[in-house]
Amino acid sequence: MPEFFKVMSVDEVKEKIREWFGHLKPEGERVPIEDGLDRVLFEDVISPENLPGFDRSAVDGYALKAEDTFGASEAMPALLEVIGEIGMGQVPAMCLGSGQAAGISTGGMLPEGADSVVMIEDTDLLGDKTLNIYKAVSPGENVIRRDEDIKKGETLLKKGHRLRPQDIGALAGVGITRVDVSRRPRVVIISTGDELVEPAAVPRIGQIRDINSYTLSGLVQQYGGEPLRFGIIQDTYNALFEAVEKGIAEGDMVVISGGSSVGTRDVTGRVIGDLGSPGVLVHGVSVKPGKPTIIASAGGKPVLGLPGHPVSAMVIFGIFGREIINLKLGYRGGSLKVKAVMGRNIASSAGREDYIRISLIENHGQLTAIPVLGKSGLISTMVKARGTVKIPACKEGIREGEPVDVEIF
Ligand SMILES: Nc1nc2c(c(=O)[nH]1)N[C@H]1C(S)=C(S)[C@@H](COP(=O)(O)OP(=O)(O)OC[C@H]3O[C@@H](n4cnc5c(N)ncnc54)[C@H](O)[C@@H]3O)O[C@H]1N2
Ligand code: MOO
Repeated sequence: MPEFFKVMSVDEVKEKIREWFGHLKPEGERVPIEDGLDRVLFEDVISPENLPGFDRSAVDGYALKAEDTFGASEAMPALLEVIGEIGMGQVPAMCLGSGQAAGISTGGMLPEGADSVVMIEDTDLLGDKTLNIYKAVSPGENVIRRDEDIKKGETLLKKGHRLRPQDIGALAGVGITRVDVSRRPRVVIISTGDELVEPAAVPRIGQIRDINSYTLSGLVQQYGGEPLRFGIIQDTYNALFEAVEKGIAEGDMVVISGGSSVGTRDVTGRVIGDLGSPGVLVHGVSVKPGKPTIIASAGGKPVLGLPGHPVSAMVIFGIFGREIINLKLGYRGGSLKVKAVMGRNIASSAGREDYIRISLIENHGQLTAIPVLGKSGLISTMVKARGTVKIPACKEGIREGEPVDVEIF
């Protein structure tokens, strides 16, 4: 007789995950900024400096006092005296008085007395000292103020933010070369199934190559964790128990693919149940694909039993595995979604959340979501898909033409 298990909704499980694993707090580690891409900040970053730190020209031209150009036009140019040229990376030697200008390049430091820059194309130099200006500038025009980019003391980046290339550039800009990020959660990945062989092997008839170790490993990296692939573990109680026990000791979380349903050979549930209290917390979620999902806690560490079908394993890890990784990272951001219009009617059963694989077609700026049909055992459907659309448990499908949010992968 299959054991009884209460099927929970996706939202219930997510809420429970935050309750059960709320003790998984981020741990900080300091890394050079060049290794910071996609890492999650452990602390707020306060800028120690102004950027650029001095008033700087945004154009090639002449630094001057704006008031000296008031009323200047093509017909009535203002006439100024050029008193010198400012070298790049140099503090200007001169101090501008009324009626004076100094040559400046884009990025050059404004001299004392100047408050604006006129562009070179709006001027004419007569001889080497007399400057005709054909266009008035206002105070501050074509100038990047000393703290216009970043202010000293401002919160440049917030704790829980995932670093992008521009963030790393900003850190470099204010002289921060090392940054405190959350340690990557170590996620142990175990594939079970006597039918599985390594990708390099030639499967005999009846065998298949291990796909899930690789898809899951990729997802762990994408979500900011560090995968520890334990490979294929024999489908026996003892082999699996030993592997999971080792995984719990070495990782922050253990993921087991396969053997989660209630078939007679499915030892995953038993092993997880025997690994320590509180044991199995969820066995069965009202979601498609992925109903036979197991979530357990062994000594406070999450153990996730994923359905063996490759699509189910990916979708479920994307929902619950990601949630747990985010907790350990302290990551506050969400996943990337785009708006599209459903290209076809698609049915689903009420009372169950459905994740529909979707390909996207763009036509005149409008995205249309086309369901990629196929069983959850077919990895090729994920290869063809650009994302998933969620059909909530309260709906019985989505009609052609309805707006949808596509979660991109
Ligand atoms: N009588 C019923 N049978 C099944 C039901 C059901 O409700 N009643 N549910 C089906 C659904 S839905 C799923 S999902 C699977 C879940 O099965 P398990 O989690 O126990 O996984 P396995 O039986 O081990 O594997 C399922 C399938 O996936 C293949 N697999 C497993 N691991 C890998 C891997 N690492 N790489 C590639 N493919 C893998 C495995 O060979 C099986 O074909 O149960 C259904 N059955
Ligand atoms: O639940 Mo299974 O994961 O639908 O394919």
